[in-house]
Amino acid sequence: MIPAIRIAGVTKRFRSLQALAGVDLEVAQGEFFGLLGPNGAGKTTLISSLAGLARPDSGTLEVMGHDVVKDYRAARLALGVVPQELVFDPFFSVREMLRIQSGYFGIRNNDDWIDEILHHLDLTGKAGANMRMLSGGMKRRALVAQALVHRPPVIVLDEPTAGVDVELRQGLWQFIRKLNQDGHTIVLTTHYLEEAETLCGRIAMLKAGRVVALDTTANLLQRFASHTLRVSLEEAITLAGPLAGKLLKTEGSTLEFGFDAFDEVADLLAGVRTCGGKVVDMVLGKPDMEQVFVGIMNQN
Ligand SMILES: Nc1ncnc2c1ncn2[C@@H]1O[C@H](COP(=O)(O)OP(=O)(O)OP(=O)(O)O)[C@@H](O)[C@H]1O
Repeated sequence: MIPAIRIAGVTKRFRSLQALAGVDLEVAQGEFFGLLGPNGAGKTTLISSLAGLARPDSGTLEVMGHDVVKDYRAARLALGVVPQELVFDPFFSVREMLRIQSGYFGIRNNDDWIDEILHHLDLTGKAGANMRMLSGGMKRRALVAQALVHRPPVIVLDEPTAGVDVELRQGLWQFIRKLNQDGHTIVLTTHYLEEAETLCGRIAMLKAGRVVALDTTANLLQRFASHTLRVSLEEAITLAGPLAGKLLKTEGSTLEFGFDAFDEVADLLAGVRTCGGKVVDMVLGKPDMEQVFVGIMNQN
C-alpha cells in the first residue's frame, strides 16, 4: 500500500536559519501520527511544505503517492490541513466559507456533508454567523470544518486545540478519532503532550529541523520514561549509594526518583530514611510523554 505521506530528504532554509535540515518520514494509511517538537522545531514549515504552501530547497514530499510539487492538484485534494493560525475571510458566514471551499475543490451540492461536519463540530447553531463574530475556539472548529469539506483521506492538524476549552477539545477529539476509525490518516502537532500520548499510535519528535525520535508511543514511553516517586522531606539530605543513581531531580528538600517496578518503592523509602530523610509528603507518577519529550530534547 502506498504511504499516506512520504517525506524524503526535505530541507528548507530561511536566510541563515535552517528550518528543516533533512527530514525523512513516512506515515502509513490509517495511522494516527503525532509530530511533536519545541517552538521553532520546524513542524509548521514541514506541514506548509506538505500543503504546497512553502517550497522546500531540496527533497520530495508526497501525499497518497502524489508529489506535492509535480502533481500539486491531486496531492492537495488528498490533504486537509487545519492551520495553526486563525486565518479566515471575515465577510463570510461559516456556511458560505464552507461552500466556497467546496467550490475551490470543484465540489457542488455539498450541503449534506457540510451539515454533518457542522453537527460533529457543534457548530450547527453558528452556520449563519459571520466568521468574525465567532469566539477563538469556534473559529478554530470552523477551520477544522474547512479542512474536511472535500473529505480528504489525509488530515493534518497543526495545534488544533490551542485556545479550545476542555469540553470542546474532547468533542473535537471524539470526532477526529471517528474520522481515523473510518480510515482517514491523521497527523497531529500539539504542545499538549498528554493529548499526543492518548491519541497517537506513533510519534516523531522534531528538533531544530531534524527528526530526533520516531517510534510507537508505547515504545517511546517504555524506553524514555519511568514511574516516579516524589518525596518532600522535612529537610534536605545528601544521598548515598544506589539511591543517588535513581534520582531524577531535586527541588530544595523535594526529591524525585525514577523506578520501573512497584516493589522498588519500599527500597527507595528505606534508603531515604537511612540517609536521615523524614518524609512529609509523597506522590507517585506514571511514565508520561512529557518525561519522554524532555529526555529526548535534552539528549539531542
Ligand atoms: N516565513 C519565514 N521566514 C523566516 N523564518 C521563518 C519563516 N517561517 C518559519 N521560520 C522560522 O523557521 C523555524 C521553524 O519554524 P516553524 O514555524 O516551522 O516551527 P514550529 O515547530 O511549527 O514551531 P511552533 O511550535 O512554535 O509552532 C523557526 O525558527 C521560525 O522562526
